[in-house]
Amino acid sequence: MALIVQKYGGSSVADTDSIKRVAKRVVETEKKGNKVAVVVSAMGDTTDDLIDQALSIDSNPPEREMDMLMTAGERISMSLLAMAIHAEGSRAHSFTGQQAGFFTDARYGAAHIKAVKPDRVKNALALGDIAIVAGFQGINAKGDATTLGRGGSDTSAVALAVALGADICEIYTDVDGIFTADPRIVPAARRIPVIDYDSILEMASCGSKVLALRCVEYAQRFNMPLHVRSSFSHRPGTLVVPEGVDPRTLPNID
Ligand SMILES: Nc1ncnc2c1ncn2[C@@H]1O[C@H](COP(=O)(O)OP(=O)(O)O)[C@@H](O)[C@H]1O
Ligand SMILES: N[C@@H](CC(=O)OP(=O)(O)O)C(=O)O
Repeated sequence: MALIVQKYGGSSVADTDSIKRVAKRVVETEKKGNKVAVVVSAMGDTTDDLIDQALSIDSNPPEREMDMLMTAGERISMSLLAMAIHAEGSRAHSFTGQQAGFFTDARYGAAHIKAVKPDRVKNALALGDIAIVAGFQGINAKGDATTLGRGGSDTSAVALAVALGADICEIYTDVDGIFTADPRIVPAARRIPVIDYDSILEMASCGSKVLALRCVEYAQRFNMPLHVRSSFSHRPGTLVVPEGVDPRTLPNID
């Protein structure tokens, strides 16, 4: 039995039909005999919409209130996904960043993770539940909600995978993995089947926005393998593996 962390980005949970589709995929992974913890982003453009709403009210909103607002997006998707999994006949339990034990520094809007103590997530998994965690958020020493910076759910997923001792962190998106260039802009771009952390970091520093830079650095520091793949297909994606690891030994790659 493997312990798998799956992260679904906003493009994979854009509407309620997509959330139902993701729920099926999560349950499918569980039914194969794995323990599954899921990190979820806000639905579609929710985060941008929340920012626009805030700015239409106050052109210079307090940072604390902005973070309070932005964490709401992931809370909507985590609870809807838990319901969709329940409707599929499996048990799921959702957790905010705070409930999942994500402790950060005080930098609102760009907080850094200081520690992850996912006791409640571990308990849920031990009881046989699927754990759903709101990405992109944590709590500071004052007990206030913080956000990790745009695209921060990737980092949440890797940090959770490390804290749980997961076998792999799967990052689900709307393309079949990491390509030599953005496949939406460069149709001739080729999927990269296996890559190392340094090469991804190089791509990210050259402007490729496929994975958040901090997420890759975190994965490299803790040798956490990543599988970037599409939530819309079962085609193989891109495996990001530590040196010396045979990618064929990783779980759930078919
Ligand atoms: N080198 C690349 N390989 C794959 N996708 C890329 C690359 N560079 C940019 N992208 C873009 O990244 C998008 C996925 O990122 P994003 O929209 O943030 O997804 P999510 O909502 O899943 O977090 C893809 O639709 C693709 O257009
Ligand atoms: N919802 C946040 C966090 C995030 O990581 O989203 P996504 O996984 O959709 O890039 C954002 O839009 O920045």
